Amino acid sequence: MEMEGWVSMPKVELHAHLNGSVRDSTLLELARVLGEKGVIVFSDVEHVILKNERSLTEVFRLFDLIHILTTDHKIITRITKEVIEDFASENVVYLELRTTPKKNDSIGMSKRSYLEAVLEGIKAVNTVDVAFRPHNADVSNVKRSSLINDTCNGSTRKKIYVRLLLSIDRRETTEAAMETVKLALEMRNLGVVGIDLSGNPIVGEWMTFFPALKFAREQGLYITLHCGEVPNPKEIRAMLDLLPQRIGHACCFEEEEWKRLKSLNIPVEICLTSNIRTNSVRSIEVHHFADLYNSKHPLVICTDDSGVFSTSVSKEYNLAASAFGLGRREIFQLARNAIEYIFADDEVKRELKEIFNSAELDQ
Ligand SMILES: CNc1ncnc2c1ncn2[C@@H]1O[C@H](COP(=O)(O)O)[C@@H](O)[C@H]1O
Ligand SMILES: [Zn+2]
Repeated sequence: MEMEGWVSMPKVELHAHLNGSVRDSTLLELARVLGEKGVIVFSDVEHVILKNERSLTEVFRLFDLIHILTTDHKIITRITKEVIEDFASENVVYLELRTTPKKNDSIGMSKRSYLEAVLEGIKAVNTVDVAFRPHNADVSNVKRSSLINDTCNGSTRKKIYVRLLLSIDRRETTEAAMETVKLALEMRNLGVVGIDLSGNPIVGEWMTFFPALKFAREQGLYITLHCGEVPNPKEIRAMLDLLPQRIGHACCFEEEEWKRLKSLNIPVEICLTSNIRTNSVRSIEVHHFADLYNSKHPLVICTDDSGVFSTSVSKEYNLAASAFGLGRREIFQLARNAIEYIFADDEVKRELKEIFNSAELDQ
């Protein structure tokens, strides 16, 4: 099937890191500005941004660079808005965006102010929209919920639900992780629904993050964990014991962990391109998607870092279809199944099902 077919299909995106999803053109623009200010050497940075093949270590070096480029409240607001618009433009109807709240004393940024800048970006999608909307009469409807964004893309109006997950970086201390969880609890009514654990998988110890994750779980926040991106059977077992509502990756699982994952029926966020690029999986032919799919294990196709890995949700669906021989009907079913694994209430799930049902009639 042509790429356009995957673009027009409604989709649910549950694993997307904000700073990993920034457009190359925006990164280059930001790098140019910092280059002119003498903060960085543009040509060095340009080369790093445009490079395509990256090891896991290089990916995390790139994130450090991206974070230098995006360290500013206004820029955080801008990239949030752009990332949501990009997902909406390819018919993502429900997006769980995740980001690591950051503190930077030198520019007066706290984890809270960072998050406020992100929330500003989510709201900005609405504002642009209202200005472009052909029928202003509908505005009150749009404003009904600040968590539903309509974006205008040419003549078509696209609705996208946006929810936020706060990431704990594996470089953080127990206290820093706890601060993030407390912020998530305070910002619950603003669209923050859960906690993610991410960052370089070879850095940090499970016991450092465990107290904060356990607290989050007890407080009723949803939990998703980057799990088994590198081999670490002990950590994988401890993670599964926490009973997270979802996990990401699940690449380096051995027999025993597989059995446990399957018996617990924990949905897996699958990021094909990311796994291949970082070498967490040797090649697409041996990717565990096939095993999970064939055993009807709950899974959802996601991008991880559409900017860093030059991918998109539609490209990931296309890749799954071609690599595993799935047709449009099977992929549509897969996309619709993901509704069950979102971190939202039954009302949202019902509305999403309606969107998928009417899209199915259009096929
Ligand atoms: C490739 N696989 C991955 N494995 C683990 N963590 C990853 C990741 N990709 C991204 N991140 C996490 O997301 C951050 C960037 O977005 P935010 O600054 O939070 O918006 C990275 O610094 C890393 O902590
Ligand atoms: Zn990830």
